[in-house]
Amino acid sequence: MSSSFFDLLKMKYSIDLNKQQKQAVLHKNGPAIVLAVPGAGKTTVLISRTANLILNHNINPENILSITFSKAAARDMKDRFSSIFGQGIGSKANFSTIHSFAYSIIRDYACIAKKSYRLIEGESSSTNKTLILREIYRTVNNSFLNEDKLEELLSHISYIKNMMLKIDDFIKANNTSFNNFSEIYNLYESYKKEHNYIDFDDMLTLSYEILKSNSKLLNKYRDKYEYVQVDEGQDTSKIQNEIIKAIVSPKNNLFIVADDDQSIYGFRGAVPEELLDFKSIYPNTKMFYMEENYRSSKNIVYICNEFIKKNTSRYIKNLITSNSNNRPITIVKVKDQYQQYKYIIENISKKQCFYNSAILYRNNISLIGMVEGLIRHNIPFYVRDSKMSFFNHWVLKDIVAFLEVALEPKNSLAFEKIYYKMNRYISKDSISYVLKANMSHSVFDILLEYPGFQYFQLDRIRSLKREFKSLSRKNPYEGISFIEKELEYANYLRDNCKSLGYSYESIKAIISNIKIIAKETKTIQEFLEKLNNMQRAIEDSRYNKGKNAVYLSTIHSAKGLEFEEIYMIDLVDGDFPSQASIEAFEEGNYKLLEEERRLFYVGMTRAKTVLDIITLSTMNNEEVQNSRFVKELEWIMLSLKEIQVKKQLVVGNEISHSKFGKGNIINITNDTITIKFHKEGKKRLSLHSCLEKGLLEIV
Ligand SMILES: Nc1ncnc2c1ncn2[C@@H]1O[C@H](COP(=O)(O)OP(=O)(O)OP(=O)(O)O)[C@@H](O)[C@H]1O
Repeated sequence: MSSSFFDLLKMKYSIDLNKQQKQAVLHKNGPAIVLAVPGAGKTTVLISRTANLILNHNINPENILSITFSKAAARDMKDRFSSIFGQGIGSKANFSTIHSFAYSIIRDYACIAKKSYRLIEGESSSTNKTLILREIYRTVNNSFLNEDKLEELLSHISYIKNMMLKIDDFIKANNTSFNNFSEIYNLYESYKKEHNYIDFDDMLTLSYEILKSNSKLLNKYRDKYEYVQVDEGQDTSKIQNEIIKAIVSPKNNLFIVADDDQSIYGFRGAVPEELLDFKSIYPNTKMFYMEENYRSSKNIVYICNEFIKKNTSRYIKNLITSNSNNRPITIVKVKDQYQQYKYIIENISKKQCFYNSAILYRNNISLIGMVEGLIRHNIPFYVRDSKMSFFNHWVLKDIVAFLEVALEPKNSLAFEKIYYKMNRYISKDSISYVLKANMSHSVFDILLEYPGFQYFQLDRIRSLKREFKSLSRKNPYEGISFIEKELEYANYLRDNCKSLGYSYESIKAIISNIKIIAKETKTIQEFLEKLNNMQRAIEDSRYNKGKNAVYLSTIHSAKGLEFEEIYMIDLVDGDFPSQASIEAFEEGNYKLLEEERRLFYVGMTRAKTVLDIITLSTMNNEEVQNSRFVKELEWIMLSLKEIQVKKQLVVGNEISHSKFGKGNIINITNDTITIKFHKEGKKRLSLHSCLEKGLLEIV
């Protein structure tokens, strides 16, 4: 029976499942976990097992629930399933995200309990989550909630809900610098409760509460979903695991496919530790391993495997492949971002098929400079997360305000944004005086009339006036450097970033990208127009989805995807791995750094044949360190080379050294090679250092 099933799969799918995949596909009852490496065909196995249950065990497709990580993955899986097994069965099979499954529980309950809940996610609604949070933040903190802080607030709330924490426990365990976080959190929770509002996180907590308190409903779901499958099991959160546990009990027909090495959502409450603990949660679990990678070339697979092995908290797996060697991973070391973009653009523009290439980065800010280059070279691109907070970032707004004052010194509103950010001791009272004045003169002339200033302060204002005059004559790029240094904005940023909740590295990256946009512009006006055009181009890139366009994405959002060529950019220590993970590691907590490594690994394993790892030595003209992960890769690659070269070294054979000329090998140990050179005589050399510097050549 099973062999004809696999023949059918082979015929329809054109994929011949391997032995490990077949074993997993044939699993029927009880808990099972499939631990797989990247590119091992997890999705393929999940779809095939669904078919096996339906076709060979007569399970009604409606009784199988497959939980995917994203809506796109659910759609993709349903499409793939329908294309093989037909629309009939396909339309009945349930592929759903955990959120939409949870929402169906809430809707069922609401109907029974005659309650109504309103979802407050999405920008279209007049009452949406962000508006409510902004209002609460304004009331509590008496200030405006900027985009970055909003992200942080959302992430904290989501983490608490996903980890099933009490607010006090969260505060104790996480040293958050967010102003009055618990007050904001409590107000948000009670506001929602009062109005029967729910957000995405509440879908999970509320559906879990419903299942716990309503046994009739719980049994209905248990009976309905006889078989539950979970894709990307490494990124399910605590609350999600609890919902799944409740539904599958007592039969525990739960089939999870996962790669703990690809768990990258710890900050949102993903708990890969539960995967490691799966057997104690579900006794009699059957374990399946899928270690063959079908995606990447041998060179990439070997290095990725060595790289991820450094993590301590993981299931030990061995990444192997039958794919052949291709171009080795290339580590590209360039001076700055300009050279980085030049390198990528030169490589990409040689090709006709842009859709085969993806540019991946740790932080969204990295796409700004890259997009600037792609636009200038008319290379079509698609940006995965086109909603960019960069264009509303306060640092950009500050820079624009400086330039606006230079352009029009009567612009008191722009001056109000920056007067205290340049270390000129201008008091709040004097600014109130300016704002009340009739703006027929420049802000500086009005300040010079302010009665509260002493002689030396007036002198400072006069020199500030001259400085802004000088700024107005500079091109935007030089102007921004002038703002940073002469107007001391960089000092303000350095001194205040921590208290504002930012790392200096992240601020440096923002300034650096603003300067990249400014670089090719001649006037302030042109710079401001370019900013608008770029914002529009990034938003409009959504129309290039699925077309012949280069794919730009954060690594988080590239999970599950594959491309012929991958360029990983901005690989600088402090950015990737993040500064927070490095600091935690130095204090003895390695968890964050291990997650950063997994993220790096996810990025690398998206590549089929070309993987270029690009690192910089300066950013915004300041020296930066290559990412420690890049250094490790170099080390791994060197060791690999050493192994390969050692295999070719034979005592007695001739060898050539770039400094000492030719000679014969007389001895080889683990780390040294002794050569009798024809001219220089006998020398004992470090094999490692010779290979690192590329000094030896086998004749
Ligand atoms: N038995 C097989 N023979 C040939 N190709 C296969 C086989 N199984 C899977 N593949 C191919 O390997 C590639 C990776 O498969 P898939 O995307 O399902 O892997 P994955 O395990 O979900 O990867 P990741 O976790 O890295 O996203 C796909 O192009 C798929 O078609």
